[in-house]
Amino acid sequence: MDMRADQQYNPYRNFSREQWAKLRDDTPMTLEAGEIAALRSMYDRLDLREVEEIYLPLSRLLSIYVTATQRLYYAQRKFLGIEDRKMPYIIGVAGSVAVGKSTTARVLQALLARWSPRPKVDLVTTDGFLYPNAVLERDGIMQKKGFPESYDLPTLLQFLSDIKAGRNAVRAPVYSHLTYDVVPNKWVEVDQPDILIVEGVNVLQTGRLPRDGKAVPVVSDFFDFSVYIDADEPVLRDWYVRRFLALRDTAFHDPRSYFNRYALLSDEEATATALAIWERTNLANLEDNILPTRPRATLILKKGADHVVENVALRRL
Ligand SMILES: Nc1ncnc2c1ncn2[C@@H]1O[C@H](COP(=O)(O)OP(=O)(O)O)[C@@H](O)[C@H]1O
Ligand SMILES: CC(C)(COP(=O)(O)O)[C@@H](O)C(=O)NCCC(=O)O
Repeated sequence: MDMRADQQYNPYRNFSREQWAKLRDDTPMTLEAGEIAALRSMYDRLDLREVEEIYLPLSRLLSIYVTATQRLYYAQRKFLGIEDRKMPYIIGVAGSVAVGKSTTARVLQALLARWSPRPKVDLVTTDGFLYPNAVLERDGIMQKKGFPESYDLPTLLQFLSDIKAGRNAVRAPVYSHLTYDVVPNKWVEVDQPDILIVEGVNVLQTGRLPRDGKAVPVVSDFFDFSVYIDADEPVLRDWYVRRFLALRDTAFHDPRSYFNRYALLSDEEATATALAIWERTNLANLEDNILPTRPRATLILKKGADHVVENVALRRL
């Protein structure tokens, strides 16, 4: 069949920032300027306007999706004639290192938690499921931190399965950016949330499919909705380097910082170090393992060089 390019099915509807902003409709603003500033990560841009024009329409969309999913869930229970507990709604937040995933995840958590009636909204980051540095060093993959092989995927899948099964007090390990390692004997407890946000570079990855036909779950099997935060590579590299320079002047001065040895580097030296880490680890990971997952997201938020979202793409149902 002759399929002309303009006839090809596009799984996404695309919106300019202005078109998307109108979809806020009458969703009320529930955050104050001070609260927004507290949600922002270093070198991210998040202000009242960004929340109003990008995140309130998304909050409205999510409230519609959550309600519809709950209805479907209850309908299935009715069909099966079973009594079951509530099913947590799980949202994945994916994208490159330094794109601002943590800020987006925190602002979503804050907005969704203020819906009425107030849902319990928890947030976990997948860095807690990285193997400890001792294991990465033993396996010679310390420079592949963030790559699929650096994560304890079975433990992450078990965690998500426990949450979906409605277990209480499910524990997730915790990562420290300061020590650059998983924190021994420390966990966050996730206790039957209505909504769970799972943020990390790897959340839309599928892994290799087995030939024996056995079902192998992937992280996104547990997601009801996913957001991919996107920006062009030169922009990401610039943000990564700027953040590295800012951390050099702040966090790296802490003697416990893994990067303490970089605290006294000149601007030129620090820039060269950041660029080397970017190229060797984060860019390679972006190209090989993160960008290929973008077409799986429910929603893509594309940021411009000034950190603000310029375009939005929503997957058709
Ligand atoms: N070496 C570091 N020391 C302290 N904080 C860091 C360091 N590297 C990253 N961070 C912080 O960790 C968080 C997660 O960063 P990252 O994984 O790059 O994701 P994103 O920028 O998409 O949120 C950010 O808030 C960032 O500012
Ligand atoms: C810890 C990370 C892999 C991010 O993990 P995530 O929370 O996305 O699972 C990343 O922040 C990181 O440290 N990358 C390694 C290279 C670097 O130091 O930038």
